Amino acid sequence: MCAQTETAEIDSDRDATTIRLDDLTKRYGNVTANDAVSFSVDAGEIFGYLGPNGAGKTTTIRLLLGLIKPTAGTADVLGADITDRRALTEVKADIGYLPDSLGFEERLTGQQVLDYFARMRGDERRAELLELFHPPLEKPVETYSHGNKRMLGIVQAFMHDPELVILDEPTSGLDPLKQDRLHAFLEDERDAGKTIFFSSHVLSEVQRVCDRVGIIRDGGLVALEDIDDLLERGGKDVRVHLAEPVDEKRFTTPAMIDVETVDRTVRFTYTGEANALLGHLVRFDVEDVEIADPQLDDIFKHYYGDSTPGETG
Ligand SMILES: Nc1ncnc2c1ncn2[C@@H]1O[C@H](COP(=O)(O)OP(=O)(O)OP(=O)(O)O)[C@@H](O)[C@H]1O
Repeated sequence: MCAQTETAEIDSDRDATTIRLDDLTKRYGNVTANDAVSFSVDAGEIFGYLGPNGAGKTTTIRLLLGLIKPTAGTADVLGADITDRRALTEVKADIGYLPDSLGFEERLTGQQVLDYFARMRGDERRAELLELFHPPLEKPVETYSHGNKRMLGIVQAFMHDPELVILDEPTSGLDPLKQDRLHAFLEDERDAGKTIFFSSHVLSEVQRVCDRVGIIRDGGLVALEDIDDLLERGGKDVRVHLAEPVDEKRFTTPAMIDVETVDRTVRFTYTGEANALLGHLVRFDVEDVEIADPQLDDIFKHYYGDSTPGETG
């Protein structure tokens, strides 16, 4: 390979990576909120950062924005080292941020809050965003519902048309219709080339909108995968309805996990070959079989054990 091609490849790799974390670590006393976390987020993807309460998601986000300092490790965002204040300030015009709690001066009206951010960074997309997410602009923010605060925050995060948007639990407090609207909007932004990093403890939304997912637990990254691979590796969700009750031990093979039997129905996650499953089932008096893609919730159980999201931490 000639030197020129090599340089071009390095440049395109740099362009393709919007966020890169390298052993990023943050300790608070004896709590390790982020423990040597490493991954990268590519330009033009929706990256889901998934984990239960207290897992360390907000800590990572605050580190990436330079709001807190790492104890060890490094990261860069849009090419700026997060510990280089000047470099980070330069790229901030290209970053939108929805914090977990908004920190707006609550006596100001929504309009005044947006005017404040507009003076700092611009607001060329304000009108378009207000058509989609309409917080009550004339009222003081202190009178807003949680959902309306979220809507105002979303308008604020996107209105200067940034290249990268970092959203901390953006759908918390939004009703299902508004969640759907946000998800559709995020997909449109991604299709227009924007990079979206969002944290969530809601598996179904990550499954629905993300291209890749990083799963964090107790400060450590436990999985980093394409959503499709994660679903594939999670096996198939199978329900077998039998003519007669069956001895679960006789029915179960090593490729079946999380087996549950209720009356004449056996439900399990199947991780083996389809032919082997069909060969096995013909030995039983089967009335019906349902085979579906697994829900991320089920896959999540494999990473988190028995605790469901929100119960750990
Ligand atoms: N300023 C702080 N001082 C001490 N401990 C902190 C501080 N901030 C976070 N922690 C601890 O670090 C760990 C990770 O917290 P973090 O807020 O990053 O988790 P999270 O995944 O964002 O949780 P949630 O979904 O509840 O917002 C928790 O144990 C938390 O108590």
